[in-house]
Amino acid sequence: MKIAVLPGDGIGPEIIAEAVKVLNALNLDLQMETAPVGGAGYEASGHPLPPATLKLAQEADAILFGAVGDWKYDTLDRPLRPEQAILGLRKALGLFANFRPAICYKELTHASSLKPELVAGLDILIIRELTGDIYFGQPRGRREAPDGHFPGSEEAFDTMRYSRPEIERIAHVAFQAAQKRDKRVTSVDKSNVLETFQLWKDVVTEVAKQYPDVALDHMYVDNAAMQLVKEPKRFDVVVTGNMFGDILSDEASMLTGSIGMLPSASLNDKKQGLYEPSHGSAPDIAGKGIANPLATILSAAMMLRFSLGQEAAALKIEAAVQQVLADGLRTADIYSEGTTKVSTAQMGDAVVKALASV
Ligand SMILES: NC(=O)C1=CN([C@@H]2O[C@H](COP(=O)(O)OP(=O)(O)OC[C@H]3O[C@@H](n4cnc5c(N)ncnc54)[C@H](O)[C@@H]3O)[C@@H](O)[C@H]2O)C=CC1
Ligand SMILES: CC(C)CC(=O)C(=O)O
Ligand SMILES: [Mg+2]
Repeated sequence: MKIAVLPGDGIGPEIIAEAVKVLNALNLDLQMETAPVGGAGYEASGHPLPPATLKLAQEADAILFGAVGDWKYDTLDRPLRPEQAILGLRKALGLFANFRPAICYKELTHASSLKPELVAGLDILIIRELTGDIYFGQPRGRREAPDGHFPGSEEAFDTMRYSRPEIERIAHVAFQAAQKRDKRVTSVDKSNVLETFQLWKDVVTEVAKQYPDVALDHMYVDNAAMQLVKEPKRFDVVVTGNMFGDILSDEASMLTGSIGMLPSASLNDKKQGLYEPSHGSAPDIAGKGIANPLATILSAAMMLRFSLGQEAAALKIEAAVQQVLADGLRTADIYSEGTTKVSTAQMGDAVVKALASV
């Protein structure tokens, strides 16, 4: 089993080191090879996604990814910015289905941004379409405005677009995931305003007919953002587009205690996957040894489950994470009075230790 390990920038190398530590402790036959990506790729070879890194990723069974980006690259032309590396990998590998489970561990109900009773037992699965929408739509650019409110002035534009097959395949992913859960899908759109999301709603409604055992409802994204903090347990599977899913999953992370708790899996139709925390490179805390590595460790568990056929090992990691939380260990982002504050590395060590007892 070959894993491409791409730590990236900011806290990326710190959290990946802990996930690798946990994977090594499982004594599986894992071949891990590390390569630079993002700002680190740019520094090493002048490009955020060096050809050798892309090749390694393409040839691997799975990719374990940290995070990319740093404010210092904001002045670079867009194709050279670190974030293009993760967008490029998603596109090149066809990783269209992004799973972001927002689970509130019972030990963290008091760390949540919401009242404990609103999040106790919370288990939402956000399924975000990952290779379409306004993040990838062409044309895009800057130009002298030909029309609009200020003709002749400089304007910038991006294109939101989805094709029927793109919506169909992510809808199937969502309905099939719901069949294994509470059999409810909420499709989040903005069909009252956007043509793109009118098509989205039409297609999801059509696909739903093939899944009569799953209940479908539709919700506008603005209402969904509100309902997530009002009554989050009303959701089971949420399926939505790339940009709405990006924003709603960051929001949902705070229901679980921290963005440092939200793992993700990005899959293509061959079950090859890229596994990364849902957060970014957190330059504000990089190098301080305080980042929460649990989202990355839980992403490694998802990798074992989805791409490497190692369900027992995945369950073991998840149980070990639960154990360290039950033992009261907390990184700064989830710390509360009466618990023990630990560093990034101490948290990784604790998960490794817990593996022996779960
Ligand atoms: N997949 C990726 O590689 C992503 C990259 N980015 C990039 O990351 C850089 C920073 O972006 P931000 O908007 O600040 O988002 P961010 O997710 O990196 O950080 C947002 C806030 O959450 C905190 N945070 C994030 N991860 C944490 C962890 N594991 N433990 C504790 N606290 C954590 C940060 O300290 C910060 O206060 C940018 O360059 C952005 O483009 C952003 C999102 C995803
Ligand atoms: C470069 C961004 C699109 C990454 C991001 O924010 C995400 O995938 O959550
Ligand atoms: Mg994001």
